[in-house]
Amino acid sequence: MLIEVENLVVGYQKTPILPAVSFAVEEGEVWGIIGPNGSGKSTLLKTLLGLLPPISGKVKLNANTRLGYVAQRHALDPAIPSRVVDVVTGGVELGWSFLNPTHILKSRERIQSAMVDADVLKLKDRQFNELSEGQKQRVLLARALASDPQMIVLDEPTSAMDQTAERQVFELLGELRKKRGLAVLLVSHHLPVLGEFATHAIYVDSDEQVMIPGDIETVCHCNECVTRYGDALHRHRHTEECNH
Ligand SMILES: Nc1ncnc2c1ncn2[C@@H]1O[C@H](COP(=O)(O)OP(=O)(O)OP(=O)(O)O)[C@@H](O)[C@H]1O
Repeated sequence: MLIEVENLVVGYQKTPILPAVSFAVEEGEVWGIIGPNGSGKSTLLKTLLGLLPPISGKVKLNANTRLGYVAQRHALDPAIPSRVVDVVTGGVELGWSFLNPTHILKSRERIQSAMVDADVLKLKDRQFNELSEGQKQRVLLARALASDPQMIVLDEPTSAMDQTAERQVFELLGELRKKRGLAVLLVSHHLPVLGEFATHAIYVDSDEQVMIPGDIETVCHCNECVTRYGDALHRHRHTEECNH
């Protein structure tokens, strides 16, 4: 178990916005948080990451769990010109820790392997702000991978992307899951693609006051989700089958 959530209630200034939720994320699982705009997806994510205090309940992290976080892209100040390599390393000059050469070597190896795995090595000297949305997302993924996490948390990684770029991001996450045994937790608005790649989901809707966690089939077929999105998962799978 990487993260265990027990009767967690999220909200602001002591006021809950959603009912309590309990779930646990295991190694190699892909969890999608889905729901309408303003329903509480980012609030749940921030609470899981410890950026917001829970109103009540618990978020238990395994003591050895290393988390990587990819914030929404607009969280990066576009006015700051940065090379890709500086975004990945956080602009940290590795030379400062010259007293510990093993540490430098390991950091360099980790950064190199993160850039290879996220397929951004060839972009390393480009300006971050000049990249496409898909390329930017891969760079931010490399930055999160540089800390060698067991679980990666992404807030709307595919917003502002067309369907092809979105699919590529999900495929890359799928490869990382296989190669690194990485667990993934992400916010997404696109149920069909999520349904194809995720193993689990949490349906969040503050208007209806529901928070439904479970395996992807169960969540996508719950009444609340079908009422909101229709049977998008089933329709998508049917189309895929017809195309093959
Ligand atoms: N700092 C804050 N203080 C008080 N309320 C907030 C704060 N941030 C967000 N909210 C409110 O909490 C609710 C959930 O917002 P949240 O950003 O979690 O939704 P979301 O599902 O991530 O939305 P979107 O899909 O549009 O990104 C909204 O009603 C929002 O106005």
